[in-house]
Amino acid sequence: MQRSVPQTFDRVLSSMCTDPHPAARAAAERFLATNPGDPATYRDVAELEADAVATLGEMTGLADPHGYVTSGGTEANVQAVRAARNRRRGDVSDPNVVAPESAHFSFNKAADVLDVELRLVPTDDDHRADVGAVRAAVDDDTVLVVGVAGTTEFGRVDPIPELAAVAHDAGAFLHVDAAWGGFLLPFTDRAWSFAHAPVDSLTVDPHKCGQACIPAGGLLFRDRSGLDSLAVETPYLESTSQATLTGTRSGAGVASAAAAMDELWPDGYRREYERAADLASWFAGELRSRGFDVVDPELPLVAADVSDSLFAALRDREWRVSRTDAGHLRVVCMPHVTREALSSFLADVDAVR
Ligand SMILES: Cc1ncc(COP(=O)(O)O)c(C=O)c1O
Ligand code: BAL
Repeated sequence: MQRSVPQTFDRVLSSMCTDPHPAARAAAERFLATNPGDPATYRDVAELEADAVATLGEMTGLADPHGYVTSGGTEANVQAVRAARNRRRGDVSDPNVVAPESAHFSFNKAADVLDVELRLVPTDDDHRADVGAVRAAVDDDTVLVVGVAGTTEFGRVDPIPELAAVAHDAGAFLHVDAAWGGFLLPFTDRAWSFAHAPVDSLTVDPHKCGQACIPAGGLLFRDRSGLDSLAVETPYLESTSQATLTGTRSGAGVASAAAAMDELWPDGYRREYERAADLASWFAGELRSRGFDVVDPELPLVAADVSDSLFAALRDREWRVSRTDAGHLRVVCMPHVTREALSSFLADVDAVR
C-alpha cells in the first residue's frame, strides 16, 4: 500500500493550524497512549493538563482558571453555550445566544446540538461586533453573548468590555472566542480577556498560534460553577465525574500543549507575534502597491479583494488559500508562513494577474 505523506506547509497560507513546535511533537509522542479523560488512572497527563490550564489562565488574565484542554475551538464553544444554558436552566426555558455574524460556524453547531436559538447580528463597517445591534437582539431569554477576539475571516477584535456590559445588564453570560487570537493578543494593547472585562468564559486554542499538536483547544471559566454545570457522573471510571464533552481524550494533544507553552510562553510567543505582525504589515503593503483593496490587518491576518479568476489561478498553482464569505482572499500569517513564501506567492500574483 502506498503510504500517504502529509502535505508540507510551504504553500499553506489560509490555515489557522501550523507545524507544531518540536517540543510539542516530542511530548505528543511520549504521551500518545494516555487518556486525560480518566485523570485518576492517567495521573501524569492529568498533571500536565493542570499545568496547561494554569498557563492559559496566566495568558488570559485569570489567576484561578477552571477549564480543560478540549479537542478544539469547536468543542470549547459548544461547551460554553452548554454551560450558559445549564446555568440559566432554572429561569430560562427557551434560551438564545447572541453573537456577531463574524462568529465562527461552531456556534451554529452548538445551537443545533443544544437546541438553543442562535441570533447572529450584523457587524459594523470594520467587521467588528456592533454593540447597539447586540443590545437590540438581547432579551430575557438570552443566556450568552459572544464576542470574538481574533475573528476567523478578518482577525478583528470585538469591543469585549462593552459586550460584557450588555450581557450582564441582561443577566446573560459573556463568552470570548479567542481560539485563534489568544496567543497573539497578550502582546497587544487590545481589551480582550478576563483581565479587561468581566468575561465569564473564554476559548483559546494551543493547536493554532500556540504551536501545539492537534487536538488541543482550550476552554476556561472564571468561576468553578461554569465547569461544574457541565459535569456528569462517570461510575465505571476511577474518576467519578467528567465535565468534558468527549470521553476518551488525546493525551498527546494535552502533553503537546503543555510542552509548547512551557517552551514558548511568554518570550517565544511574543517574538512570533512581532514577526507575524511585521510580515502581515509588509504583505498588506505589497498587495496595496499592486492596486488591491486590502482590509487593514489588526492581527496577523491579511484580507484582500481579488478577482475570481486570479484566486482560481493561484489555487491552480497549488497555493492553499481560502476566501471570506464576501470573497476576500485571506492569508493567515501563522508561524510557518515566511516572507520567502509570501514573496513567491506575490511573484505568482504578478505572473497571472
Ligand atoms: C475564532 C474561531 N473559533 C473557533 C474555531 C474552531 O476551532 P477548531 O477548528 O479547533 O474547532 C476557529 C477555527 O478557525 C476560529 O477561527
Ligand atoms: N478552525 C481552524 C481550521 C484551519 O484554519 O485550519
